[in-house]
Amino acid sequence: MTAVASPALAVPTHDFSDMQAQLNVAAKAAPRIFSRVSPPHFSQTIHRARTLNQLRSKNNGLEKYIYLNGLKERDQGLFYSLLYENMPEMVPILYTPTVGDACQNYSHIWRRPEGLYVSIGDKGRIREVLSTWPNLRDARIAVVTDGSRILGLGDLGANGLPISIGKLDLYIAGAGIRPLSTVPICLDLGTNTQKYLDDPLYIGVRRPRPSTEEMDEFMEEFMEAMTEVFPNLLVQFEDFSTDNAFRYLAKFRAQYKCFNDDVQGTGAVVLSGFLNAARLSAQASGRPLSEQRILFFGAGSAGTGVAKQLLSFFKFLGMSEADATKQIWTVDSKGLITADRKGLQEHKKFFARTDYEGPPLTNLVDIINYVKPTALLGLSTMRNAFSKEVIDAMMAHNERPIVFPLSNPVSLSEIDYDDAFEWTNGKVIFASGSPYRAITRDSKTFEPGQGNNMYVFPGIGLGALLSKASRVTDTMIEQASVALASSLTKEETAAGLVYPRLDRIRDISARISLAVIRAAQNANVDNSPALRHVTDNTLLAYIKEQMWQPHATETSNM
Ligand SMILES: NC(=O)C1=CN([C@@H]2O[C@H](COP(=O)(O)OP(=O)(O)OC[C@H]3O[C@@H](n4cnc5c(N)ncnc54)[C@H](O)[C@@H]3O)[C@@H](O)[C@H]2O)C=CC1
Ligand SMILES: CC(=O)C(=O)O
Ligand SMILES: [Mg+2]
Repeated sequence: MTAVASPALAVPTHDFSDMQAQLNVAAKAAPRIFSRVSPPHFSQTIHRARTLNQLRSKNNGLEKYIYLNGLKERDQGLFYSLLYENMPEMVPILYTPTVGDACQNYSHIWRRPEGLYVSIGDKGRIREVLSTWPNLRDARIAVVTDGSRILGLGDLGANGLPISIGKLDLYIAGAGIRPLSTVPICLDLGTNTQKYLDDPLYIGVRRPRPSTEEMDEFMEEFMEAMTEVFPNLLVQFEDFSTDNAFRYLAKFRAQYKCFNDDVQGTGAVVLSGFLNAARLSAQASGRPLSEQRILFFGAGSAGTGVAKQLLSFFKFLGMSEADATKQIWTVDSKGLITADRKGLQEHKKFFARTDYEGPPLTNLVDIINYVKPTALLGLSTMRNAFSKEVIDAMMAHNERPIVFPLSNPVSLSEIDYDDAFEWTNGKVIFASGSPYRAITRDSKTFEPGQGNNMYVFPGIGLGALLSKASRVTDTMIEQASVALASSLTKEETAAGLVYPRLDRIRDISARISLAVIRAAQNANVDNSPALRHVTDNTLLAYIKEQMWQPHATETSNM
């Protein structure tokens, strides 16, 4: 392929277990053929161990990513069953942080078509291009990126496809969506990153990004064509640059079944972790939720999405909008955002402070000393921005500060868990966008949380699909968040976790999905009337039954 010239392509259709079955039939008829192609004492159990062994023998994350990618092509059933059973080990390879390396190097490690590229040159015939997708009738969920802001790594152009693939792997493993139902899409619209334009191996179209007007025309045609070609599809927008993330969400959400993961998914997941963190901090301080003071370091699509989600929840608790807004401060690259700042971008205006009158506050320690936040949330892409001085300032005002460095991948995290732990003597209530290892002190284990939208989007998607929702409403997102917050087991609560453990993801996705279905029903956007008349327990069991099992016979309707 060139991904560009041949726009659409192709999910792996080879399933080694099917091949094995065929070979077994062949072996009965002609044993000598079988003995040549497969070891006579082949054992699936030993092969699983062998595969994990091969994976673990690779020296670095990117090698592991390439290995797993090859495994998915060779034996999809084995790939997903290993992923499902080894989430804490494999998710950091297929998703953040290693998927960031895979994206940055994608043109160099590319081996085969594995998603759908729609190019700017396809404008005027996007419907035709989408129709080349091999599994049209099965398609249920698409993750669509334009590669313009992949994690915190910037404009990676057509190299962004692995982020769509990684998110969909989480849908499959985490919510039991069938692989055939997923459509990873990268819109190949050019890139403004010169390094890629100069790279002879670059996989995308070699041109700068289009003007806003041209991009808007493209997106309108794209969304219309998507609905015609894939009538049952839910679209998850992923990693669009800030302005476009907000603009296309606002433009399309009332018309199409879609949501923006970075704005809404992140809002939901961080609200959930924050609620559990606020409960833990209240045990030390007695401070009620309504007195939390939240400082956002980074006010882009994710920071603003989270701030709006918190605001909406405070209002749900009965606070007035004015009172709730007063609990939130935002900071961008120019410092504390105040309403008197000239040329403030539209999305920053809502939380701009009107109650600060001094000279611009640009230093984070000064800002903390002024705001006295109980929670510091990083969505800035600024590696190590939460220095020892910053953490000392947080400790000066809090017995147990909430510190969430949420930027991805790890190389852009505002603070590492080790540092946060040491500098607070283990008092920090911590969650990060990318995973960190637990710390053991005096035989006690301290587990960092992972505040990543991966906890919610699989359940949001599953709930939207099962309820046949025509739209994704704010209440569906909010209820997903509340369901996640209340999904901690007694043991997880006792261990001081703010998010559940990842190996329970299917149970969590089922609970989130239940909450999303009920919210869709309450908003009258559902089209699955039978689900309205069953109890929550029955519905939960039904949701779990619908989940695709790796290696299982394909009976799911997803
Ligand atoms: N944990 C999670 O689930 C998610 C994490 N993210 C991460 O959040 C980060 C930001 O993503 P977006 O909001 O979409 O990006 P963005 O580009 O829209 O926003 C970045 C923000 O950081 C601010 N910033 C940049 N340099 C700064 C500095 N020196 N001091 C203070 N603020 C500074 C910018 O002014 C801007 O407001 C990325 O690393 C992304 O991977 C995004 C979505 C989900
Ligand atoms: C997690 C995610 O969606 C991001 O970092 O963009
Ligand atoms: Mg994202």
